[in-house]
Amino acid sequence: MEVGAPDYLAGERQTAEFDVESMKVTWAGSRHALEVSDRMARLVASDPVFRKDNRVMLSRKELFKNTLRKAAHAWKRIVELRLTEEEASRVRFFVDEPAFTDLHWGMFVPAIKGQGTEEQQQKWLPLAYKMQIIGCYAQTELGHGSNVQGLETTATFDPKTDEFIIHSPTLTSSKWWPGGLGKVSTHAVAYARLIVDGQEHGVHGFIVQLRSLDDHMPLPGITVGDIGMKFGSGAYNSMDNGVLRFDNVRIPRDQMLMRVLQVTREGKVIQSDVPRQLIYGTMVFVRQTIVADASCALSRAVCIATRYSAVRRQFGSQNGGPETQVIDYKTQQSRLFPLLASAYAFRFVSEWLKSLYTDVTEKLQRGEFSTLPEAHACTAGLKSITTSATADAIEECRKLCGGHGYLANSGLPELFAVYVPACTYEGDNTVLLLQVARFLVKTVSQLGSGKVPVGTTAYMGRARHLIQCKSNVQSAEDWLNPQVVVEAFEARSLRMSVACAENLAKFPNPEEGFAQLAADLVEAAAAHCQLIVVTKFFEKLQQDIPGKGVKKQLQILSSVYALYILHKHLGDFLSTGSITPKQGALANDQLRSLYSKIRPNAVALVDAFNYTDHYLSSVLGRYDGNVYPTLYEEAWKDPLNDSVVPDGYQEYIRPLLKQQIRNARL
Ligand SMILES: CCCCCCCCCC/C=C\CCC/C=C/C(=O)SCCNC(=O)CCNC(=O)[C@H](O)C(C)(C)COP(=O)(O)OP(=O)(O)OC[C@H]1O[C@@H](n2cnc3c(N)ncnc32)[C@H](O)[C@@H]1OP(=O)(O)O
Ligand SMILES: Cc1cc2nc3c(=O)[nH]c(=O)nc-3n(C[C@H](O)[C@H](O)[C@H](O)COP(=O)(O)OP(=O)(O)OC[C@H]3O[C@@H](n4cnc5c(N)ncnc54)[C@H](O)[C@@H]3O)c2cc1C
Repeated sequence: MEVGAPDYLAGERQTAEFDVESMKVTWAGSRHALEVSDRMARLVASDPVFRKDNRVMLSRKELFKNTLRKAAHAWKRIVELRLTEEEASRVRFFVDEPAFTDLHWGMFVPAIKGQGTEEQQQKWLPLAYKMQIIGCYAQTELGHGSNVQGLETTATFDPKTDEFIIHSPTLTSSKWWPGGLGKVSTHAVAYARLIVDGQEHGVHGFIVQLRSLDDHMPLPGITVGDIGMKFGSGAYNSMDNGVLRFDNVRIPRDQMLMRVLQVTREGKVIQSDVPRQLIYGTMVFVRQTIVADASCALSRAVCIATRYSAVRRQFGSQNGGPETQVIDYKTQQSRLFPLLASAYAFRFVSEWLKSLYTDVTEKLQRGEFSTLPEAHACTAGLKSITTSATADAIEECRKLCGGHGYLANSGLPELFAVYVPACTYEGDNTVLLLQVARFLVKTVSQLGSGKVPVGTTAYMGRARHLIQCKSNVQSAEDWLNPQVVVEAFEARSLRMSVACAENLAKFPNPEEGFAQLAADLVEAAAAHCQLIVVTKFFEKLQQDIPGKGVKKQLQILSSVYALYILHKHLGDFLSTGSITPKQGALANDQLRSLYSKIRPNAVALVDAFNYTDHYLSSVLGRYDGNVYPTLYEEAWKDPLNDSVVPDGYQEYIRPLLKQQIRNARL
């Protein structure tokens, strides 16, 4: 905020019962992370090249060129200022524009790191790190995305020349969707069916050069372009999602990523001791980062809706006094505060997921693979439930802002358009929950075998208790006890998984049973993932959390998150007998009283996200709350207002009006 500028939300900030600066540290993860983030946010906000308030007005070509300009400028600043990897990634975050660089750093580099041999990493990574080559992740095809085993692109080994021939045999085998592919990438990690000596060996990744490093023209045998405009204006259209066809393109044998499976000069296929599923490892990595992205997108929408709800007044004036702030309506609170609590919940579960991922990666380096299935289930499941909830929440925040939420300059329409594909990319959310369900059913089926479930399924080891326990909640206060809440969530989740397993057992063919029961399985998987989020929030509170009143606020938010989920899925809790209707009603009573506790802290709780006005890019979410004059000024900047009488008046409006006058005279 400018020095000396009026703060229309100052009164809201004064009622906060906790130290906002300390909460900023907790949200950022550490004082160091906050400092870096704050510095990079200001660096980006103060640089005119990174202006983004005009994005939705630009044509696709202008938008794309501007994105290239921003990406090049960001890279120049990163090099000039010798920014660390952490600082550079914060710069990209605050530039806040989907670009080919997301896929280069987020998928191409991790694919080589995760699936390449040491030698391959040494050859390719230095080039990628210096951006002397730019890469994308080309897996999905026109005909297949979810079903990776169904991909049709082939990579046939030619022992005569020691090369692979990469080929697109059908229209549906055209690569379709990869970000950065359409217009920018010089290279791709392309996924194709490996064929050696007429035998198929599954889908593997191959580094393929697509464009000349001299003039950017496609290499012989490569057909490549952009797939066209996507949902919304601005939004994801800054990304060149692409189409790619290979016509018998030859690449050297050593460009197959060979950590999982090697093809020798003689055409011998050697499976290493690394599990085949590591070929999917890049997706596991990105799914984990997408959970953190969910907390960012959600907190951004909630920040806008909360500040605006405190500024906006409707009805309720008494004796000529001010009208009621809409944030004081209980309905507004019951729609908004659970989303605020969800933003914090997703933040902490993403912190935990990152540590799980790091731990599993270290184990994989040591040749320990036992935790891989759990890492896959957690990343897939949490990616699914957090992105679905966030997409819904952004739209809810738009509605919470009434009519003004529908204006582009509220920031919410573009945020929704840019965010909503997260429910599809990196795995369709339903398909991913089915993966979690497989994992849960397998865990349940092994319960009798003496195999003790560990990690996030450890609670299933107490199946005997959880299958018949009764919640002893007797008052609304009892719902503030994390143990009580967790037990209700565990009972619900276990009972749903067990019911699925029992129903599955009735089918002679398990795959047929799985297909028939898919809708129930998805619900059981979501229940398990919600339990993880609730548990990790409570576990966060076991840590030392410094700062006056910070822990207290987080306790309130954790209860709000848990009881909101319970209220929303009350049917599950009741039908599984995990709680009684009376206990469900008490949970709702508690929720109401928690909303009242959040109310005086709401604006401070969103200030703790530490977002600059540049990052938020929302008139409604301005830090100073100076909404109306800004809305008014912004309206006049619209190109339609460049002239008082619009283009087209002479051709289309005037003849109409004249026509009416003639008719009236007749
Ligand atoms: C430093 C700067 C950083 C900047 C950071 C910026 C980051 C920004 C990132 C960018 C963000 C957004 C951009 C979006 C880009 C989007 C990219 C994409 O969308 S890429 C394409 C993604 N595609 C998918 O996700 C496809 C989904 N489908 C699948 O994952 C699979 O096909 C699947 C799992 C659905 C089925 O596979 P398959 O049929 O082969 O397997 P089975 O079902 O038979 O299972 C076999 C067995 O394997 C287990 N399994 C499956 N997947 C995995 C895995 N990933 N890991 C481990 N194990 C796995 C499965 O559970 C089975 O186990 P079993 O014990 O046999 O039951
Ligand atoms: C913005 C964006 C960026 C992308 N970037 C990339 C990229 O960089 N690289 C890349 O390789 N790909 C990329 N993709 C592709 C993306 O990964 C796929 O679109 C995604 O994995 C979903 O696959 P699909 O399109 O085949 O959906 P489908 O599988 O065809 O899904 C269609 C419907 O069928 C349902 N369905 C499918 N299978 C099942 C099942 N077994 N059981 C029940 N229901 C099922 C789904 O739930 C969905 O409702 C991107 C996609 C988008 C939208």
